[in-house]
Amino acid sequence: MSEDIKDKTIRIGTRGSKLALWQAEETAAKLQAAGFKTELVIISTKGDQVLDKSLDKIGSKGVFTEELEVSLREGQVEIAVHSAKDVQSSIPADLELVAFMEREQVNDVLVSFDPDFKLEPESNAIIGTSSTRRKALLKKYYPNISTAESRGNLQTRLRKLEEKQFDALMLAYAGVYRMGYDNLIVHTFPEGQFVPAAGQGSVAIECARNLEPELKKALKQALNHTNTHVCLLAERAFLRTMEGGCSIPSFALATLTEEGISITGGIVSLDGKTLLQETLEGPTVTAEEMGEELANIILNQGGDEILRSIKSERDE
Ligand SMILES: NCc1[nH]cc(CCC(=O)O)c1CC(=O)O
Repeated sequence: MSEDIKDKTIRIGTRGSKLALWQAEETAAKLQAAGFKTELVIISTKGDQVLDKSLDKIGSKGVFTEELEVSLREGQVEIAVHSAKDVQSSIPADLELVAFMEREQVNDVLVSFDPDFKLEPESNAIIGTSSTRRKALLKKYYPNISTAESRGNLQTRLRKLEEKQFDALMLAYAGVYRMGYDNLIVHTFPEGQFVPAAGQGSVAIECARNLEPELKKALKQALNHTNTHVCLLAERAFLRTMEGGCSIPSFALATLTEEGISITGGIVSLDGKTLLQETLEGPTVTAEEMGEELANIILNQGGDEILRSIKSERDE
């Protein structure tokens, strides 16, 4: 790496939530280890500001990313750090995802302040979640459970849990673990049944497409995790082909196998009654094609119907 690039301070755009800051600091540490100076620039997004509406009502695109993308365009920051799950499936043409950082364990979990909380098949507990995917999968596998909205950052949600607005809170293990709340985990959902949202557990790094090529290359080298990257390419291709957005109960998880890559994905109707889920395996070089193919299989099996009915319900 040439000296002038190393001398440059990388300004890192991030949301201000504790999890976002953890992710940004992890990014900064990796960049510093590679010889860069770094600076965090905290930027608030619509998803942080509007807390009285569920995400699918705010609008599906870029709720947690838009303001960060503006700051990339305006040159206030060199990179923006996002939870990969929050990044829309197609990003604007003047921006690009330059790296995906090493993925954490992907499962959804339940956290509770009651260490004896048990999720029985007939459980009629109230579970806090605002995710359409989690709500629909809970309906499918735990029909007696009810759910309650729990928007806000992790700390806000834990306060609602403490106030007993629900019996347990359903979250991504990655965020719970990274915040140091894993001692509250009372249930881990198997990832084959509660398949995570595309990108869950990984951190995506975005930059302007016209950033100096040498700098881009150095950023990729310092931050990208190759195995995570190939899995995320498959999952994001699935998401793009489904044209889902974050408010659609679709899911996709790719993992590397001895021979190549395996991707499981699908969609579940909001009432939990129809679940479409398939798995494809193939060589890693076809990761994106496999994601697309899987989405087309799901759409043809009736996924298009599920999408249409969700969209028409929302537009009413
Ligand atoms: N939309 C919120 C969001 N975006 C990323 C995570 C968790 C951390 C991750 O998946 O990397 C969460 C919270 C949650 O789902 O519990």
